[in-house]
Amino acid sequence: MATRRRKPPTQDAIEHAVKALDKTAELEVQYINSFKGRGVFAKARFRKGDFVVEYRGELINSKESQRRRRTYHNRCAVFMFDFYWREKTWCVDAAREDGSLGRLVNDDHKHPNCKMKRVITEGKPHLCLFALKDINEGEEITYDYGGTDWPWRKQEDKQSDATESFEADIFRTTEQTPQRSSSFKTQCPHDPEPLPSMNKVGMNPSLVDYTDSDESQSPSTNHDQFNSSCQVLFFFSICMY
Ligand SMILES: C[S@@+](CC[C@H](N)C(=O)[O-])C[C@H]1O[C@@H](n2cnc3c(N)ncnc32)[C@H](O)[C@@H]1O
Repeated sequence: MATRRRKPPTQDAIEHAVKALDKTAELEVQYINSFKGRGVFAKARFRKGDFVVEYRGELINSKESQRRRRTYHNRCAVFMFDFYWREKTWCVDAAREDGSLGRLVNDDHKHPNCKMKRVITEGKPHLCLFALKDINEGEEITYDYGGTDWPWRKQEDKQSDATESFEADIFRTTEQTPQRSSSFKTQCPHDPEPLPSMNKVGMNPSLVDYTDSDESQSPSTNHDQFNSSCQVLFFFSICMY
Protein backbone atom coordinates (compact mmCIF):
# COMPACT_ATOMS: atom_id res chain seq x y z
CA MET A 1 0.00 0.00 0.00
CA ALA A 2 1.36 3.43 -0.89
CA THR A 3 2.14 5.70 2.06
CA ARG A 4 1.11 9.33 1.88
CA ARG A 5 4.01 11.75 1.63
CA ARG A 6 4.32 14.05 4.58
CA LYS A 7 4.04 17.74 3.80
CA PRO A 8 7.32 19.60 4.47
CA PRO A 9 6.88 21.15 7.94
CA THR A 10 7.82 24.67 6.84
CA GLN A 11 5.31 24.57 4.02
CA ASP A 12 2.71 23.26 6.47
CA ALA A 13 3.51 26.13 8.87
CA ILE A 14 3.27 28.71 6.09
CA GLU A 15 -0.08 27.37 4.89
CA HIS A 16 -1.53 27.54 8.39
CA ALA A 17 0.03 30.95 9.09
CA VAL A 18 -1.26 32.54 5.91
CA LYS A 19 -4.81 31.32 6.62
CA ALA A 20 -4.48 31.98 10.39
CA LEU A 21 -5.57 28.40 10.98
CA ASP A 22 -4.87 26.08 13.90
CA LYS A 23 -4.78 22.29 13.70
CA THR A 24 -7.99 21.91 15.63
CA ALA A 25 -8.38 18.27 14.57
CA GLU A 26 -5.04 17.47 16.20
CA LEU A 27 -4.94 19.90 19.14
CA GLU A 28 -7.26 20.87 21.96
CA VAL A 29 -7.27 23.18 24.96
CA GLN A 30 -7.66 21.63 28.40
CA TYR A 31 -7.86 23.22 31.80
CA ILE A 32 -5.00 21.74 33.83
CA ASN A 33 -5.23 23.25 37.31
CA SER A 34 -5.47 26.59 39.09
CA PHE A 35 -1.68 26.97 39.06
CA LYS A 36 -0.99 26.35 35.37
CA GLY A 37 -4.34 27.37 33.99
CA ARG A 38 -5.07 26.06 30.51
CA GLY A 39 -2.74 24.15 28.23
CA VAL A 40 -2.72 22.75 24.71
CA PHE A 41 -2.82 18.99 24.24
CA ALA A 42 -2.26 16.68 21.29
CA LYS A 43 -5.37 14.88 20.06
CA ALA A 44 -3.29 13.06 17.46
CA ARG A 45 0.32 12.01 17.03
CA PHE A 46 2.94 14.48 15.82
CA ARG A 47 6.25 13.35 14.39
CA LYS A 48 9.57 14.92 15.23
CA GLY A 49 10.02 18.04 13.08
CA ASP A 50 6.30 18.53 12.41
CA PHE A 51 4.81 21.99 12.50
CA VAL A 52 2.47 22.01 15.50
CA VAL A 53 1.00 25.46 16.08
CA GLU A 54 1.65 29.15 15.46
CA TYR A 55 1.98 31.65 18.28
CA ARG A 56 -0.49 33.95 16.60
CA GLY A 57 -1.22 37.54 17.50
CA GLU A 58 -0.71 41.08 16.37
CA LEU A 59 2.74 41.83 14.94
CA ILE A 60 3.89 45.19 16.34
CA ASN A 61 7.16 47.10 16.43
CA SER A 62 9.29 47.71 19.47
CA LYS A 63 7.95 51.18 20.18
CA GLU A 64 4.37 49.97 20.23
CA SER A 65 5.38 46.93 22.28
CA GLN A 66 6.94 49.16 24.92
CA ARG A 67 3.89 51.39 24.96
CA ARG A 68 1.59 48.42 25.52
CA ARG A 69 3.82 47.01 28.24
CA ARG A 70 3.40 50.22 30.15
CA THR A 71 -0.37 49.86 30.10
CA TYR A 72 -1.05 46.12 30.15
CA HIS A 73 -1.57 44.24 33.36
CA ASN A 74 0.81 41.33 33.83
CA ARG A 75 -1.81 38.77 33.05
CA CYS A 76 -1.91 40.23 29.54
CA ALA A 77 1.72 41.29 29.19
CA VAL A 78 2.76 37.68 29.65
CA PHE A 79 1.28 37.04 26.21
CA MET A 80 3.70 39.46 24.52
CA PHE A 81 6.50 37.67 22.69
CA ASP A 82 9.38 39.94 21.70
CA PHE A 83 12.00 38.77 19.22
CA TYR A 84 14.70 40.05 16.89
CA TRP A 85 14.24 39.97 13.16
CA ARG A 86 16.22 41.86 10.56
CA GLU A 87 18.15 43.71 13.24
CA LYS A 88 15.06 45.09 14.91
CA THR A 89 12.93 44.03 17.84
CA TRP A 90 9.40 42.99 17.02
CA CYS A 91 6.61 41.66 19.15
CA VAL A 92 3.72 39.28 18.63
CA ASP A 93 1.08 40.55 21.00
CA ALA A 94 -1.26 37.64 21.74
CA ALA A 95 -2.93 39.26 24.75
CA ARG A 96 -6.31 39.27 23.08
CA GLU A 97 -8.36 36.14 23.80
CA ASP A 98 -8.99 35.30 20.15
CA GLY A 99 -9.46 31.55 20.45
CA SER A 100 -6.09 30.76 18.89
CA LEU A 101 -4.15 27.88 20.41
CA GLY A 102 -0.50 28.94 20.27
CA ARG A 103 -0.92 31.60 22.95
CA LEU A 104 -2.04 28.92 25.42
CA VAL A 105 1.03 26.68 25.15
CA ASN A 106 2.81 26.44 28.50
CA ASP A 107 6.49 26.57 29.40
CA ASP A 108 8.70 23.54 30.06
CA HIS A 109 12.38 24.34 30.30
CA LYS A 110 13.44 20.83 31.25
CA HIS A 111 11.70 18.53 28.77
CA PRO A 112 9.93 20.65 26.14
CA ASN A 113 8.49 18.78 23.18
CA CYS A 114 8.45 21.79 20.82
CA LYS A 115 10.70 24.63 19.79
CA MET A 116 9.76 28.10 18.60
CA LYS A 117 11.11 29.18 15.22
CA ARG A 118 10.53 32.10 12.92
CA VAL A 119 8.87 31.32 9.63
CA ILE A 120 9.00 34.11 7.09
CA THR A 121 6.33 34.34 4.46
CA GLU A 122 5.08 37.25 2.35
CA GLY A 123 7.80 39.36 3.99
CA LYS A 124 6.46 38.84 7.50
CA PRO A 125 7.76 36.73 10.40
CA HIS A 126 5.52 34.18 12.08
CA LEU A 127 6.39 32.41 15.34
CA CYS A 128 5.78 28.71 14.90
CA LEU A 129 6.23 25.71 17.16
CA PHE A 130 7.80 22.58 15.70
CA ALA A 131 7.99 19.18 17.41
CA LEU A 132 11.40 18.43 18.93
CA LYS A 133 10.45 14.77 19.23
CA ASP A 134 7.52 12.49 18.50
CA ILE A 135 4.50 13.67 20.47
CA ASN A 136 1.80 11.18 21.41
CA GLU A 137 -1.91 11.72 21.66
CA GLY A 138 -2.77 13.13 25.10
CA GLU A 139 0.61 14.83 25.65
CA GLU A 140 0.73 18.48 26.57
CA ILE A 141 2.43 20.71 23.99
CA THR A 142 5.24 22.70 25.62
CA TYR A 143 8.25 24.78 24.75
CA ASP A 144 11.03 26.48 26.64
CA TYR A 145 10.09 30.12 27.21
CA GLY A 146 13.78 30.84 27.84
CA GLY A 147 15.13 32.89 30.74
CA THR A 148 15.60 31.52 34.18
CA ASP A 149 13.39 33.21 36.70
CA TRP A 150 9.80 32.56 35.81
CA PRO A 151 7.92 32.29 39.09
CA TRP A 152 6.35 28.92 38.30
CA ARG A 153 9.80 27.38 37.76
CA LYS A 154 10.76 28.16 41.33
CA GLN A 155 7.58 26.41 42.36
CA GLU A 156 8.43 23.39 40.22
CA ASP A 157 11.87 23.21 41.83
CA LYS A 158 10.26 23.29 45.24
CA GLN A 159 8.04 20.46 44.10
CA SER A 160 10.98 18.20 43.38
CA ASP A 161 12.53 19.13 46.74
CA ALA A 162 9.43 18.50 48.82
CA THR A 163 6.85 16.47 46.99
CA GLU A 164 4.65 15.95 50.02
CA SER A 165 4.01 19.63 50.60
CA PHE A 166 3.37 20.33 46.92
CA GLU A 167 -0.38 20.78 47.10
CA ALA A 168 -0.11 23.37 49.86
CA ASP A 169 2.71 25.15 48.07
CA ILE A 170 0.75 25.32 44.85
CA PHE A 171 -2.11 26.95 46.65
CA ARG A 172 0.10 29.58 48.25
CA THR A 173 1.92 30.35 45.03
CA THR A 174 -1.30 30.40 43.10
CA GLU A 175 -2.40 33.31 45.23
CA GLN A 176 0.70 35.20 44.12
CA THR A 177 0.55 34.41 40.43
CA PRO A 178 -0.54 37.38 38.27
CA GLN A 179 -3.25 35.62 36.34
CA ARG A 180 -4.82 34.30 39.49
CA SER A 181 -5.20 37.74 40.99
CA SER A 182 -8.83 38.27 40.18
CA SER A 183 -9.13 41.03 42.77
CA PHE A 184 -6.57 43.17 40.95
CA LYS A 185 -7.63 45.76 38.42
CA THR A 186 -6.59 44.57 35.00
CA GLN A 187 -5.64 46.32 31.81
CA CYS A 188 -5.91 44.14 28.75
CA PRO A 189 -6.52 44.99 25.10
CA HIS A 190 -10.23 45.43 25.71
CA ASP A 191 -9.92 47.16 29.09
CA PRO A 192 -10.45 50.90 29.38
CA GLU A 193 -8.08 52.09 32.13
CA PRO A 194 -4.27 52.03 32.22
CA LEU A 195 -2.40 50.25 34.99
CA PRO A 196 1.12 50.62 36.36
CA SER A 197 3.92 48.92 34.45
CA MET A 198 5.33 45.54 35.41
CA ASN A 199 8.75 44.01 35.84
CA LYS A 200 10.46 42.51 32.84
CA VAL A 201 12.26 39.25 32.48
CA GLY A 202 14.77 39.08 29.62
CA MET A 203 15.30 35.87 27.70
CA ASN A 204 17.23 35.03 24.62
CA PRO A 205 16.69 31.61 23.11
CA SER A 206 17.67 31.32 19.47
CA LEU A 207 15.01 31.24 16.82
CA VAL A 208 15.57 30.07 13.28
CA ASP A 209 14.25 31.63 10.11
CA TYR A 210 12.41 29.52 7.58
CA THR A 211 11.14 31.17 4.47
CA ASP A 212 8.91 30.20 1.59
CA SER A 213 12.01 29.05 -0.26
CA ASP A 214 13.26 26.79 2.57
CA GLU A 215 10.46 24.29 2.30
CA SER A 216 12.65 21.34 1.55
CA GLN A 217 14.66 21.87 4.74
CA SER A 218 13.58 20.18 7.90
CA PRO A 219 13.43 22.67 10.78
CA SER A 220 15.40 20.35 12.99
CA THR A 221 18.25 19.86 10.52
CA ASN A 222 19.39 23.39 9.87
CA HIS A 223 18.73 24.69 13.35
CA ASP A 224 22.33 24.69 14.53
CA GLN A 225 23.85 26.46 11.57
CA PHE A 226 21.42 29.33 12.05
CA ASN A 227 21.84 29.54 15.78
CA SER A 228 25.00 31.58 15.78
CA SER A 229 23.74 34.13 13.28
CA CYS A 230 20.15 34.42 14.44
CA GLN A 231 20.17 35.62 18.00
CA VAL A 232 16.70 36.38 19.12
CA LEU A 233 15.62 38.24 22.17
CA PHE A 234 12.45 36.80 23.63
CA PHE A 235 11.02 38.37 26.71
CA PHE A 236 7.62 38.37 28.34
CA SER A 237 6.82 40.87 31.05
CA ILE A 238 5.73 39.36 34.30
CA CYS A 239 5.03 40.57 37.75
CA MET A 240 6.98 39.20 40.69
CA TYR A 241 4.71 39.35 43.64
C1 LIG B 1 1.31 32.33 27.55
S1 LIG B 1 0.35 31.90 28.95
C2 LIG B 1 0.02 30.17 28.70
C3 LIG B 1 -1.45 29.85 28.89
C4 LIG B 1 -1.95 29.89 30.32
N1 LIG B 1 -1.69 28.64 30.99
C5 LIG B 1 -3.44 30.22 30.36
O1 LIG B 1 -4.23 29.43 30.90
O2 LIG B 1 -3.81 31.27 29.85
C6 LIG B 1 1.61 31.95 30.16
C7 LIG B 1 1.08 31.73 31.57
O3 LIG B 1 0.79 30.35 31.77
C8 LIG B 1 1.25 29.92 33.04
N2 LIG B 1 2.30 28.91 32.83
C9 LIG B 1 3.01 28.68 31.70
N3 LIG B 1 3.84 27.64 31.87
C10 LIG B 1 3.68 27.22 33.13
C11 LIG B 1 4.26 26.17 33.90
N4 LIG B 1 5.19 25.35 33.41
N5 LIG B 1 3.84 26.01 35.17
C12 LIG B 1 2.89 26.83 35.69
N6 LIG B 1 2.30 27.82 35.02
C13 LIG B 1 2.68 28.01 33.75
C14 LIG B 1 1.77 31.14 33.78
O4 LIG B 1 0.73 31.63 34.57
C15 LIG B 1 2.06 32.12 32.66
O5 LIG B 1 1.89 33.45 33.09
